[in-house]
Formats: sequence, structure tokens, C-alpha cells
Amino acid sequence: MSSNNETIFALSSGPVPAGLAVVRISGEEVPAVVASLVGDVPPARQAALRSIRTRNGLVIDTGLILFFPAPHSFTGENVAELHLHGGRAVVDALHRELVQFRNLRPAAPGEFSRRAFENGKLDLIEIEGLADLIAAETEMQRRLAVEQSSGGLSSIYNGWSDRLTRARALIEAELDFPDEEDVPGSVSDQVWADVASLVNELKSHLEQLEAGEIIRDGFKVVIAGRPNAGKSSLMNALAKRDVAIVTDIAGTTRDVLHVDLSMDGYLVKLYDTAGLRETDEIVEREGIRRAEKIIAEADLVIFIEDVSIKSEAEEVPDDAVLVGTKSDLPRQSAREYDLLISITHGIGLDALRSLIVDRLKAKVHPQSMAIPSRARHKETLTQTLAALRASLHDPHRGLDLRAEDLRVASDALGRVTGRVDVENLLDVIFGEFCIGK
Ligand SMILES: Nc1nc2c(ncn2[C@@H]2O[C@H](COP(=O)(O)OP(=O)(O)OP(=O)(O)O)[C@@H](O)[C@H]2O)c(=O)[nH]1
Ligand SMILES: [K+]
Ligand SMILES: [Mg+2]
Repeated sequence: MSSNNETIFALSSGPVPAGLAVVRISGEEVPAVVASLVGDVPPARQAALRSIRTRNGLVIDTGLILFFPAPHSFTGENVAELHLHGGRAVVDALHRELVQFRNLRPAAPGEFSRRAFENGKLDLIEIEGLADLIAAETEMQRRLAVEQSSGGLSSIYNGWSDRLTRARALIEAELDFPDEEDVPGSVSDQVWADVASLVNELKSHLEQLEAGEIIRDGFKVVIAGRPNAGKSSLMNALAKRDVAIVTDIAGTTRDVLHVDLSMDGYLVKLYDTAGLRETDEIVEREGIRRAEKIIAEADLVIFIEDVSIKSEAEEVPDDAVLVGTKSDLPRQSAREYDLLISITHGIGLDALRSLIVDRLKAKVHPQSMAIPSRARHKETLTQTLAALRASLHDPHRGLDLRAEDLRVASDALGRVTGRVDVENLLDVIFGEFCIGK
């Protein structure tokens, strides 16, 4: 059990007014609070219909109550859920009543999840997965988050941890009994063979990071090209709304504009940028600087060119999709394009959408959804891999030094799931939750 002796509560469902409001309470005081509110403590884990009253006997509302005795609850503590009617005044009245109890206070953001972590109910990967699941807006984000929040990814890391622990134990045994004839050399060989295969598994796992990041954070597509090429018109057509200002004045767009699209279940982040050209105009120049920055960070650049004007020798970024636009106008450009479109005539847009999805899938083709997706995962897994490689680097190095590398690897891997001390990280991780989670 956690050492938290305060009981916390919060509205865990969405904003009121709504059909229902679910208020969650967690901590030691829960049975006493529930008995006071509804007159008894209902049977564990069964929905019970009750009148919820103030201590003066006034009815606040009638609703369902669920009691989850410790440790079989989300937080591992005593938990109650009150399902009320989702009115502002109903929730406020319950709030006013709850703050009257001793040792009862409103929860901080992420505090229920933090208690779940501290009581060993969820590890850090599962907690992060839960935050992602709540934030998920696309189907692929949901699948990735479900895999993480339900322990699929953790089980890989726990499996690796167990293998490392075993390897370290065998090496320690060899260090403790160096002259024992009956600790055969082949034991040590087996250990290093397994460490080598761990290195390979970790390496291919880390190669999936880019896919995980694209699924979680989105595939960044940047529209670039000369002023007046029709970039903002394309952005608006793909977004199906008027996001960007379109005029026939070259240099209309200055700031980087952005919309989120869902394509084939993936999050695509589409950016419109200032037209690229030499200019002395200060505002436009800043716009171009910003454009160049986002182009450098893009997963895919769509470089568009007006086919109705003679194309100048332009630098098109490597890997960019070269799109000729305004195909409704008489053609002047002799360049070969990957695709021709016309925004005014609605030509080629579906083909462009498919092309974006194809490029995305060329980068993201995970065999499984048990893949890393955050900078934090990358950092700790990279440290693990480096230490494992160090242990294999020179077989003639002292066994004690190689054992120390394995210890470093073990610690780094333990920090991924939070098995090893991560106190300094917790505020960051739980801070991204909303209140009530
Ligand atoms: N005929 C024709 N005109 C187009 C097409 N797409 C855009 N235009 C016109 O081209 C002009 C410039 O379009 P924008 O979308 O503002 O071009 P931009 O590349 O965003 O321009 P900057 O932001 O100034 O760099 C506008 O007058 C549009 O109406 C098209 O497919 N066909
Ligand atoms: K323009
Ligand atoms: Mg524009």
C-alpha cells in the first residue's frame, strides 16, 4: 500500500453538463465516506442504486455507487465510483459535501494513476499508454496505446530484464568461484551468446521507434514551393476547410500553418509554408526561415510547382514528392512531375492522398504494436543497448568489468518500466494527465 494517508476525489468523466458524471474517490477513508453519503457500504464491485445525501440528510442526487475494496481497484486503494446525473450543480453539491470530510481533498492531475504506479498496479509503460489512450484521436494511435496500456510492451521489457538478471547471476557465480572446476566455461559462453542475441533483439526493437513516433506524434507532411504556386490552396483542399488565406499576391503566407488530418487511421500533420524565394522583405524573410526549418523536420515534403509558368532550375529536396499544380491552365513547364493536380478543378487530389498514405506506410509497417514511441523509451533503450554492446566488446576484458556493464544495462532497462528508481521522472510523466485520471 502507498503511504498516502489522504483520500482523494475528482470528477473522472468529461465536462458537465452531460448525461452522467462519474466521481471517483480513492484512499483509506472511502468506506467511511460512502457509509456517510449513502447509509451503508454496498457489496464489493456491484452497482448499487442509492440516494446520496449530505450529513444533514438532504438528498444531493440518486445514482449508482460502486465500491472496490483495496487492493482490487485501479489505484490499489479503497476506491468508490459515484455515478450521478451530470449537472453542474449536482457535481458542485457533492464536491461541497466531500471537502467537509477529514483527510479528503480534490485530486491533483494524474494522482489516481500515480497511486496505481506506486502500488504496483501499473508500470510506467502502462501509465504512459493510458495517457496516450485517453489522448488518442486516430485508430492507429488507439492500437498503439492499447498495446502499451495493457502490458504488451512491458512484457517484452520484463522478459529482457529477467534474462539479464539470470546472465548477471551466472557471471557473479563465476566471479565468486573462479577456481571451481565444476563451473564449466560453457556457462559463461552461454551467457555471452544470450547477451549477443539480446543486443540483436534490442536493436531491431529500436528500429521500430520511428514507426512508433510517427503513429503517436503524427506523420509530418510539409507543402513547399515558390510563392503563388498554390500551396495554401492545396492545404485548404486537403483539410476541406479554409485554414489558410489564398490570394493572387505572391508572398501571402508568412507563418507556418498546420492542420491535423486522419488518413487511413493515421495522424497526418499537414503544414503550409511561405513561398521560397530571395527577398529583402523582413517579414517574408522570417517566413521563409520558418519554412526551411519545418521542411528540414518533415517526414515528407510535397514540393509543388505551377505548371503554367516556365520552371526555373529549383532545388527540390531529396525524397520530396514533386507535384505540378494548376494543370487546368496551359502548360509551360517541361519538368516531369510525380503527379499533376488542379485545385480549382479538383483533379488529382485523391491520387495525392494515396501517395501520402503510401509514403507513410513505407516508413511505418509495424509487425506488432508492441513498439517504443517516446523519447524517454529511446533514451533508456539506447543506454541499455550501449552497455550490452560494451559488455561484448572485448571478451578478454576482466569478467568483473563486463559484469559491471551488464549491471548498467539492467538499470537502464529497469528505468523503462520503472522497476528501477525513476523518482525524478514521475512529476513529468504524471503531469501530462488530466485531473480525475
Ligand atoms: N487556375 C488555378 N489557379 C489556382 C490553382 N490553385 C491555386 N490557384 C490560384 O493561385 C493563386 C495563389 O494561390 P495560393 O494558394 O495563395 O498560393 P501559395 O503558394 O500559397 O502562395 P504564397 O502563400 O503567396 O506563397 C491564387 O489566386 C489561387 O486561386 C489551380 O489549381 N488552378
Ligand atoms: K499567394
Ligand atoms: Mg500561401
